[in-house]
Amino acid sequence: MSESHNGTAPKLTIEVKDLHKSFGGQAALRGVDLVVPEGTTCVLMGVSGSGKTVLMKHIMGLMRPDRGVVLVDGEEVARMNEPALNQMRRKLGILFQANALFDSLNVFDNVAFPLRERTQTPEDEITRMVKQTLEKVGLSHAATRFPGELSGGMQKRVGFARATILQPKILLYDDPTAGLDPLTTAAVNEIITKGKQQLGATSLVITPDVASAFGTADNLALMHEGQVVEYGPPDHFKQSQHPEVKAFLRNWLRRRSEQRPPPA
Ligand SMILES: Nc1ncnc2c1ncn2[C@@H]1O[C@H](COP(=O)(O)OP(=O)(O)OP(=O)(O)O)[C@@H](O)[C@H]1O
Repeated sequence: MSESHNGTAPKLTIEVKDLHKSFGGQAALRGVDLVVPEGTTCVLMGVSGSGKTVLMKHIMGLMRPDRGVVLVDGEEVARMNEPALNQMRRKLGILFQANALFDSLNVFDNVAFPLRERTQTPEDEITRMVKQTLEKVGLSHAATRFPGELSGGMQKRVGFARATILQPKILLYDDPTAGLDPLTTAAVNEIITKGKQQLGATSLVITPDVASAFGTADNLALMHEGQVVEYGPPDHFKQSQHPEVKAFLRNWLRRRSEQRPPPA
């Protein structure tokens, strides 16, 4: 493990302190505070437009804050130059809504891509690593298939294999279960939990799927109008008296009962 700039042991945490960001005078983040401790999974929830993706983009170094700091692994993201940013991003496994698999590459080559692109790993070692990773996600049999020939859930698993082949210590997921059926959603949630167990990764997950959130999170954070208004483990959250949490959960329960088919 390397040492961070201040000489202390690196902390594989994500820390966000008083983060502000506006676009054309419109505040998107209004003083976000959030800590995702090492090896834990935090699920970020909140209605559309509450600032979840903007926060995630600051963590990835894709946006610069107007005020406040984001520390990844103890280092301030906004102070990193391009090489440092690239190095920081190697610690991140990023799994977004669209899997962004390469349609023209088979499963094996998709998963091998980060190793070939970012490392000098010899081909025989790449073969060993990809085979091992595909085995972990239950896709050994699909190595020669192309993304177009896979189900949505299998594509997600390939995306996960590719995002984790460099053994990232921090995993970022943006809406990983979007558009998936309940069975595949359960498989993706298992993948998220596995990411924590197999890699010991620190994970931040954005999802509108509250049931998944309660199943996978060590801590939940609710964003409302550019701030984290509640944070804590699922039990704390369920019992929260915060008006925004109560409204959010009430809404979710209402939508869920509307979506259920009427009894026969
Ligand atoms: N690049 C940008 N330029 C201008 N405004 C932006 C930009 N990115 C985000 N915003 C605004 O910032 C606010 C927060 O957006 P953000 O995408 O973080 O919401 P969100 O909580 O992720 O929503 P959703 O759940 O719909 O993805 C919104 O009002 C959005 O219009």
